[in-house]
Amino acid sequence: MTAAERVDDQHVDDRYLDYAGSFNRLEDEVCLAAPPESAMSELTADFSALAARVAEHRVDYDRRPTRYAGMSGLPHPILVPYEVHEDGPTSTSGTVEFGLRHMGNENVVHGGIISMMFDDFIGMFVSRSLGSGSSARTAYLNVDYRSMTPVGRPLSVSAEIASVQGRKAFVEARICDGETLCAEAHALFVCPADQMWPGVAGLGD
Ligand SMILES: CCCCCCCC(=O)SCCNC(=O)CCNC(=O)[C@H](O)C(C)(C)COP(=O)(O)OP(=O)(O)OC[C@H]1O[C@@H](n2cnc3c(N)ncnc32)[C@H](O)[C@@H]1OP(=O)(O)O
Repeated sequence: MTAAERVDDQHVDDRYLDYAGSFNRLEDEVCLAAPPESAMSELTADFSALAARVAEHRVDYDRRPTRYAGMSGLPHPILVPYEVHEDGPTSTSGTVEFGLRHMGNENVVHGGIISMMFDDFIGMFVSRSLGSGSSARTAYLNVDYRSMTPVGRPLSVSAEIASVQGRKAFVEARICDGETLCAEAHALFVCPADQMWPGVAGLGD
């Protein structure tokens, strides 16, 4: 399923995806460039002017496309885009491609970005699976970095709910480059007390 096919609300359309994607390209280039002093002054002025132009279009929380893009794994100024290929009540899998803006060391992904990707990917999966809307909250997220995670090529990402105990969902997830395990996560997501989730048959208590 392409990114455009995943767009199912009025806030995010193909033009928005082009807009966010072109901003991602700018972020990539800023991370790679070392402009000389003269160009830097000019670019700083251009960036300031651009920020002011975008600021003219500020809207309330519920009308911000970033909110809906972030909840769908679509291009977003900060979050890492991903695609879900298989999605069930207890497990999910898909692909993720980290960009140049996500680099820590040369050509490998910054560890904090990997944690952020897991948090977003698992959080949205738990919310879909357990029916708590977008209210599942990360209580803890433990990440083990097993091998360097490359930027610029599709990697597989998957997660499964290991168990559900009342408001608590224990989840395991991993990112792999082919057969190589790059990172794995063990997480606890908690549903707020006033929003009990229905639970998943066979996993809940
Ligand atoms: C745009 C896409 C978004 C995608 C979603 C991404 C998800 C996120 O990033 S959410 C933001 C990051 N997380 C947060 O800000 C959460 C902040 N913390 C909180 O809100 C609360 O501490 C919260 C909700 C986790 C738990 O609070 P509360 O509802 O009062 O529950 P509380 O009674 O303390 O604990 C409930 C159970 O969880 C357990 N628990 C809570 N926190 C932890 C923890 N860190 N470690 C282990 N167990 C824990 C408790 O021991 C308790 O267990 P039991 O029921 O067996 O006694």
